[in-house]
Amino acid sequence: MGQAYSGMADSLPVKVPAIYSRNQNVNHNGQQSPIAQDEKFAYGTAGFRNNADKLTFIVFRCAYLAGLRARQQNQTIGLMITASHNPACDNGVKIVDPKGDMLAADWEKYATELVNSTDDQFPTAVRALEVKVNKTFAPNAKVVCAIDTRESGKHLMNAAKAGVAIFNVEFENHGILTTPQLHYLVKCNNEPSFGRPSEFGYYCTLANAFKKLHHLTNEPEESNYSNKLVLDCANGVGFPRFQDLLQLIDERYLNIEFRNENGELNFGCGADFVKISQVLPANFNSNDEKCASFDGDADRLIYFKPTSDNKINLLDGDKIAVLLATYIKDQLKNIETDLTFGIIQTAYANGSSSRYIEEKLGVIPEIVPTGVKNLHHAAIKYDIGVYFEANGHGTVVFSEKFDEVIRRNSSENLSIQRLQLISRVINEVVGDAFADLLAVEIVLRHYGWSIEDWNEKLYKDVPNIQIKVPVEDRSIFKTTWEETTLIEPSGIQDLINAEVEKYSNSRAFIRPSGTENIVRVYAEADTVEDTEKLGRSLENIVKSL
Ligand SMILES: CC(=O)N[C@H]1[C@@H](OP(=O)(O)O)O[C@H](CO)[C@@H](O)[C@@H]1O
Ligand SMILES: [Mg+2]
Repeated sequence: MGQAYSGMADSLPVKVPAIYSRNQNVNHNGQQSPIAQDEKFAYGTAGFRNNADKLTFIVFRCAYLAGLRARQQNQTIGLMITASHNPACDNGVKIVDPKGDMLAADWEKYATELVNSTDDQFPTAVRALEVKVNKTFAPNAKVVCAIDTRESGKHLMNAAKAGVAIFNVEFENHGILTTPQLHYLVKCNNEPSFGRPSEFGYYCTLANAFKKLHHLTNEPEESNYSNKLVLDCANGVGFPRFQDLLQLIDERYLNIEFRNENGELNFGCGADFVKISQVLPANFNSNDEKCASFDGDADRLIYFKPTSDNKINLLDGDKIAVLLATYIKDQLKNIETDLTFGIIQTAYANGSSSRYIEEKLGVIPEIVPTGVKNLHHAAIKYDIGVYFEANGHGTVVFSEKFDEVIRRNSSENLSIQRLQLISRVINEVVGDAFADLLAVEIVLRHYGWSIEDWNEKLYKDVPNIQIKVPVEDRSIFKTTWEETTLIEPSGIQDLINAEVEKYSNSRAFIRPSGTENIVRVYAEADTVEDTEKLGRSLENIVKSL
């Protein structure tokens, strides 16, 4: 039971320790890093992200809000301190809602308002929110918090603890975890039937389902599958925590060679680096066979096969989505059901993948705006909803009806049993690099595929490029809902269209990032040269502004 404060909220003064004020904002090195009272921050695609020096007061205020949310819901709320694939000097904070999903949109607004208030306004802003949403009796209110491996993490964990303490909501420090592990803990705390709410419970669920499904998988006689994998950990939390998981899955099942274990986080390595630069990460070479990368907080996974001269064949989130969807659809063929099946992508999905999904899998992919919450919300409309961002973040979600028809079915039918188990290997709460890796390995073994087979047998990516263009103010860029057309600054879209028309089978768009102070350029065309030219011409359009 939590010890949530249960009296009238406004009977307590809102006390902010000076080190957590904008005025002082003491950083992890014990130095003051004052924030101008009028400097603005926004709750972006994945919460607040910035240089770690700026985050102390933000985490404190966000943690207070997480406590309030916990009280309003009378449930456990999560607070994850990470800046994922961003540089080691950055950090970030996001709030996780009771089902383990992203914070509700109206609360994102509260978060932005609270963080943007001045030191003088903060106590009043807190009061106003309290009056609006506080529940006076919330015995189950709790905030669970975790950090990634960044140097600033421990200090920010202390700021979080202090923020949650404003109204004495119960606080649990879970130390260094991956982002998906924290999401999973939140869900299990609120729905104990879903799983044990502990780090060990998470490992057991994944490992047990993986091993059982391994036994129910018949590797074809002429198999090219190998259980050897070279794993780029981005020098992040993926290394220690995946090792913990592998304590329960021995080398007969998976033979992992770890690379990039303890160096500078995300520097020249990691899923984001490999996806965007499309070259080998640090410490890999062309003799390596099947390779994969996690990002800094291990919620993204991509695979790659070194070719020559530092280059790679990339198997990104789209390839993972199609692989998992193919497996699930093949199992469904052996069962009579009317379960609905959907695949969700964003504008960054490779055009070939969307065509393949439509033509070969017979599913029209749904395209939604960037950001996991958009994909997740679209996916839960289906009984089986596969969603992946091209960058390797994604999962599969399953409905109540799936529970009824598949999970609670005691049939001996092998396909039903496989679906039961794959749905447990996959972390349906949120995209999870560990769970996705286990699922991919099971499916590759099922089809007897090497990484080359996987790359060649489904579809071939059209050449594509992503360019990050630093800008002073990304808020001047406004797009349509599906993000492929620029509405502002006016006139720019016409310039983009004129460039796209110069190349055959091309597609390109410009969109402001929600996590970095950059504008992203994306381009596809028939050849690598044309793709590069098209991408650079859009980059120049942005630079000329
Ligand atoms: C093109 C791209 O990869 N964008 C990423 C990136 O968002 P941006 O808003 O594009 O910066 O970070 C998000 C959070 O990790 C992730 O959900 C998203 O897919
Ligand atoms: Mg991440």
